[in-house]
Amino acid sequence: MNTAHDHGFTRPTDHTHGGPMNREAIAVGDLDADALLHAARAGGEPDQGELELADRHALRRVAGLSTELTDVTEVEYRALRLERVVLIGVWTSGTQLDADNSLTELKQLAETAGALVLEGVTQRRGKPDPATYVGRGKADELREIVESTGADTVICDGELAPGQLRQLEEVVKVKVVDRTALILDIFAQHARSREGKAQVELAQLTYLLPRLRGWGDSLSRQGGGSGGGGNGGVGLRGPGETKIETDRRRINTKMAKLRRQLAQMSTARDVKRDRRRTRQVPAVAIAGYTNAGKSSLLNRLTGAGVLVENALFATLDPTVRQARTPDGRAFTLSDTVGFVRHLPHQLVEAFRSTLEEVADSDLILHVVDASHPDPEQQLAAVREVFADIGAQDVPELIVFNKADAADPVVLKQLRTREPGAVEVSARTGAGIADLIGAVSGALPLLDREMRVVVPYHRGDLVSRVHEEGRILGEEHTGDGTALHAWVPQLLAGKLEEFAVPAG
Ligand SMILES: Nc1nc2c(ncn2[C@@H]2O[C@H](COP(=O)(O)OP(=O)(O)OP(=O)(O)O)[C@@H](O)[C@H]2O)c(=O)[nH]1
Ligand SMILES: [Mg+2]
Repeated sequence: MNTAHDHGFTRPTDHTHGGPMNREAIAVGDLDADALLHAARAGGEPDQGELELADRHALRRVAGLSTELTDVTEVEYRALRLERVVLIGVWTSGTQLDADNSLTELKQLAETAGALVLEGVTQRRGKPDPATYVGRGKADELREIVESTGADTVICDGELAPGQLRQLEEVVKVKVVDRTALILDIFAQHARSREGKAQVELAQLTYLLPRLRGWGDSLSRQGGGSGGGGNGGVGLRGPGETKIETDRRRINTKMAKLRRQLAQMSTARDVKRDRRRTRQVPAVAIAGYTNAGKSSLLNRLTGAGVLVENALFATLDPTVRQARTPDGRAFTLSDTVGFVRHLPHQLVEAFRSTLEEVADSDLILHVVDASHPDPEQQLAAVREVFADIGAQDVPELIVFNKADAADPVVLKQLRTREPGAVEVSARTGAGIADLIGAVSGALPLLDREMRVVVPYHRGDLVSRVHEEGRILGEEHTGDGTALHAWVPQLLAGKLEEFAVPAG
């Protein structure tokens, strides 16, 4: 059944230490109440979430469904925190190093979800086994590893068919989850805003729907993970089909409701975005692979106290900050959810409206972690998502971050490959001045220099000049407020009638 391609397990080094304890957590900036409120307001959503790190780790996902159904989702999506896991990857193409990198990323994902990684193994095969993902013989070996390490969960590095999950569970006798479920779990733990939570829940239900099974024929159904046996039988089969049908109907109803809610929320956001549009303040989106340093960069550029964490998907809710070029032109800078290789399509769908903000921006700062073992693969994975969300035509400025930690040889290769890129370190501040220069150069020149005398009864216009423009001179005269300023085009139109000649 599994002969030619089974070359045995390899055990990459560096998958066994670490765990929930060693994650680095720093919230940059002032953490006083004012700052929190400010952050919440400027972010546009009533979420103070980005800064509430301790709170986040204490959170437990609430499925928010009816009592009966809560059971189903709770079992399927029980938070992986504090679970003891063994990782398994099937390596079908590429080099051993690629396979190891992939498993290292799976380890980071597992740790971000709160699991303790006990062991990581890969198997080389032409393709995953249709029944048990790894070959049957290897599945038996995997059970031995599970037993000897005392693991209660196996995480597979891919998206498995519902049947594969079940059959592998039957062999290894503990709960088996795949990479997609793991990523969904992290998103569920990290989502804070109402919209973020609804998006994640929709993605989870989409994932869950084809995986509903009757009670009793699988270990994961029994809420255990450590239990044995589980081969069904009359007394153990539980409510069976009827229950599944009811669950399925409820899930569909719940999904329809979530879609309606999300549609309403995205309309509200479009309105906000339109307002920004009509003000003609260019929008710059910071995007890139998860953990590349996007939030660090936003903090470095604007002093925003956004949560920075050495964990994957620290940021889920977009944060928008006002910023100015050195010559005073206003623009918005937004931080958003990070991408990952094979981002589950359920998530891309659910987060589409959030991701479309990236597609809708005037400039993308594509942040790449230059100290990562394989920055080029990250770059390619992110561009794939750009194409998926219709952002491929937005001007892109590549930012190689973590230059302080990167290998100079790798940096040199990257420089050759992406000649227009800027190298920075959000940590040390190196290269930030160059980056600011590059951003100003790439931003559309929308502002106009104006001299006006605004009558005193049009204080509203004066405030707008203060808010949206850059004042070069201001004086109170007999006829009104004399202003010399750079202002966005739209406001310039409104000021036209009060224009006065220079001098
Ligand atoms: N050495 C070094 N580390 C950095 C630099 N910038 C960020 N980091 C670290 O990289 C980790 C991730 O930083 P974040 O800013 O949270 O990354 P992110 O891209 O916002 O990540 P997500 O929101 O999780 O997608 C943190 O541990 C940072 O301290 C840098 O220039 N040099
Ligand atoms: Mg972030």
